[in-house]
Amino acid sequence: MKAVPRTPMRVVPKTPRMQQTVEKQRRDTSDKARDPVNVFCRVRPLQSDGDLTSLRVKNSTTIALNPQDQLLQHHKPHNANQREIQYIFKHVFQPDATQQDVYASVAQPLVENLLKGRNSLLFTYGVTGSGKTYTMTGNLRHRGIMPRCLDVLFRTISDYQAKKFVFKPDKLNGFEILSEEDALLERQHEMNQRFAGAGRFAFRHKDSDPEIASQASVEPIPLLGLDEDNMFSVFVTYIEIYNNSVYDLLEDSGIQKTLQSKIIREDANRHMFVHGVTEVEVKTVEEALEVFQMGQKRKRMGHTVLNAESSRSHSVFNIRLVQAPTDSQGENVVQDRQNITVSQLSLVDLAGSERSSRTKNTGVRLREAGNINNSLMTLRTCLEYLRENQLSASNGLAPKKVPYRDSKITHMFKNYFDGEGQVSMIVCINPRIEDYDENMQVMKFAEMTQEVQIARATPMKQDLGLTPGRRKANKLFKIAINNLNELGIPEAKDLEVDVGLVYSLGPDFPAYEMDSPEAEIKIRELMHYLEQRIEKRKKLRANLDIKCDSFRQMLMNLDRDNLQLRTELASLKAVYKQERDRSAALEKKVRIHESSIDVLNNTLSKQERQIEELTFKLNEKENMLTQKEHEKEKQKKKFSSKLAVESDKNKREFELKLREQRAKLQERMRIKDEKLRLVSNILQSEDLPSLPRSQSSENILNEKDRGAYTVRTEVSSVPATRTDIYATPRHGAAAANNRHRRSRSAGDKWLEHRAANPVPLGTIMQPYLKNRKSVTKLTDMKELTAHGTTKYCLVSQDADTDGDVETKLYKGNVIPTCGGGAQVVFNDVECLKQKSPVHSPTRKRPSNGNISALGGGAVPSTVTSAQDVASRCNLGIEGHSSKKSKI
Ligand SMILES: Nc1ncnc2c1ncn2[C@@H]1O[C@H](COP(=O)(O)OP(=O)(O)OP(=O)(O)O)[C@@H](O)[C@H]1O
Repeated sequence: MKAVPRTPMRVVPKTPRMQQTVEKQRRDTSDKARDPVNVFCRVRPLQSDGDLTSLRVKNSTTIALNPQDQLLQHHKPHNANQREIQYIFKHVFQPDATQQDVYASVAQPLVENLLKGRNSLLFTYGVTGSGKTYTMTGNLRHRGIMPRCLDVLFRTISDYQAKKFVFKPDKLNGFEILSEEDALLERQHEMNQRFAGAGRFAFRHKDSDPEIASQASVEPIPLLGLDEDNMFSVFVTYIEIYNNSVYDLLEDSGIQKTLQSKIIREDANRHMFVHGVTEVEVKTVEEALEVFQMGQKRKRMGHTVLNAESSRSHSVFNIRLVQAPTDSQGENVVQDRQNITVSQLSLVDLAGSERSSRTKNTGVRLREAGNINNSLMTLRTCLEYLRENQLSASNGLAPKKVPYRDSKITHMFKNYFDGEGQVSMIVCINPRIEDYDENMQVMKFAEMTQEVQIARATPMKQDLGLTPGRRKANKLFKIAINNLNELGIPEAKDLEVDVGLVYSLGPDFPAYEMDSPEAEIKIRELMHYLEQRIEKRKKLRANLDIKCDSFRQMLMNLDRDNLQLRTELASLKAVYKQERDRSAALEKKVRIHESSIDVLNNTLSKQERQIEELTFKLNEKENMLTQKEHEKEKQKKKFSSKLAVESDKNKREFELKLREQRAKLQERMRIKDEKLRLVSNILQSEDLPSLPRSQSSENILNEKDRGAYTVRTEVSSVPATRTDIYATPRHGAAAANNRHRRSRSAGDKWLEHRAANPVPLGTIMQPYLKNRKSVTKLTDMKELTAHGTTKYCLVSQDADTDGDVETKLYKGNVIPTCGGGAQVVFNDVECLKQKSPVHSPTRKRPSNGNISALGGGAVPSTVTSAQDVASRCNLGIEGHSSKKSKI
């Protein structure tokens, strides 16, 4: 056989996580118990009695292959064992073995696995015409493995099937559970489609197809070991692998069209599946076979389009059993997809393995043969590698990578070899001598396959803690209800399922079978209890009716009251509405007022803030003002003290200057007197004619010698009321100065207030007070106001130790007061000083006419004659216009 190059495979680098998963899976599977692939051999009968054979069945497990076997048997029996090759199988089916024999030995354990939730793979392998399809499918009279599996399966689960569409494929190789309502809707939809003729699988009655009817006619025995508390559904898929492409034979793509190839994917449980494959739920074996026949038709049509032969492809018919536990009443499936168990039985009819050289294939046929051989070679390689890996694992060697992906058929069943399940193979042998070489190859492959170990499937775990036998109890209960209904008790239909009542029937429940006499007895007991329950229910219902009547009456009363209350409520509602409107209006007003209050408050707060600011500023200003006042006071005090100091200073300076001036004047006067004395001496010595001037000088000297008084009068007065003072020598003529008139107002009446003993001055110069009255003592204030007195003059005299007398005249206006009294406002002071003639130094006036004024007052500036000088020497008048003091 010519080796066909393998299809190049894309190597995908494994991520660490993938590597870990693979490792874990390998560890998991390596830890599990393993079973070898069960390899059976079926030898088909020879087509004719004249055919030569190269094969001999030695016993139920061994066959011997020898190309000249028949010849040797006839001619050289003694050398028969020398060239004979023996092959041992799990079981060898003789040519006369029936289909039932094959099914019972090979397939029935796989169906049992299916019911227990385990996956199984069965494939037939052999050369073309060796009976693979006959074994797997069979014909009208001789049903093959597939219809028998379906038959047994449906017969076993017939009473435990879920309603259609309770389980629904999720398109990812899993299933979901629909609620009863959704499932009902789906059923109705399907029924509508069936009536409309649009349904893809509008199953007919089994009698309508004689072929199917004949296949389903035999009644097999149901299997045991089923979990009776589960609900079951069966789904089938039918796939063909042709030229290494996967086609869905149940796809609704129109049989005239070319079938679309599908891809193989891995689901969440690392099981391989054909993505988007059509899964058809079947409820009977007839439906399943009908689906199969439709797939077969599509296969034939497809092959016509493709110009292919049916035997040139691999056919895979999958039976998928979905089961899930029922609820506590055994009525419905528990709505949790986690509890779903899906098991699969894959029945694979491989294409015939043959050498192209022998069949003389060309063109399309050659390509077909190449692909077939390629896929079968890959299958062989995979199994070889698996065997080697399993052997090397025990020796601690690294495993080889198994090339599952090199072929669709190996890729599809990868999880069987890598994962867990049970794998069985039937090697079909055509014993004719022409097939010797191919049979040899098949035998070698079979021998090698037997050495491959497959991990045993783990038992199904679906223990939800619910009571076992609940579905049986449910069923018993329903039987009892049906019986009662048939006995003419229609109330039984209204009874709800109560499995607790069934459990209470006896401790041996649910050990007995449904059809057993014990079950019959229990059903009768159950009927009895249910009758009692119905009777009791009738009584209770009658009681309930009475109570209902009274309750109805009460309701009517309540309704009446209610009506009344409603009316009241309506009126109250109207009032309420009005009040609510009013309240809303008031609230609106309140809101408006509140907003205006807010505005006012804001304004007020602003104003207050302004007031505070202004108050603060005012305080600041006041503080500043106070400070300035203080400073001003301080300045004032400072200025006053400075002024006082300055005035004192000025006064002292003035007095100092005055004394200096006086000293200077006296010095001058002394010098002048000296000069005058010299002049006088000169005049006396030279006998000059008498000049009035000399007389005057003499008089002056005489006067001086006599020690006449020199009167110096200082006048301090207010300029407006200046009084003329006249000072004359005691023996000289009195001189009057009109400038010094005492009073300009001839109408004033003076009150002169003088001392009781005045110092006698001996001068004629007296104060001039016209119209005066003199008093020494002012006893009564009436004296001031009486006689129309308008002026007042207080005269005081002081004499110092040198004998100088100072006379002061204090003058003022008399002003009557409103209380009848009088007040004096002093406005003038005159001061008269008279030097003592004893102690006062003699004053001599200069004789020349350049006599300057003494003091700051206005004095005559020029003396033209000696007489004037002499006379003036005796009289000095000095006036001061500056104010000396004020009382
Ligand atoms: N055990 C058997 N008993 C009686 N008839 C058999 C048996 N095996 C095969 N045949 C008959 O042999 C013929 C060829 O068988 P079948 O089509 O099953 O071969 P095959 O291996 O499927 O061929 P291919 O590989 O071409 O599909 C059929 O007519 C079938 O009835």
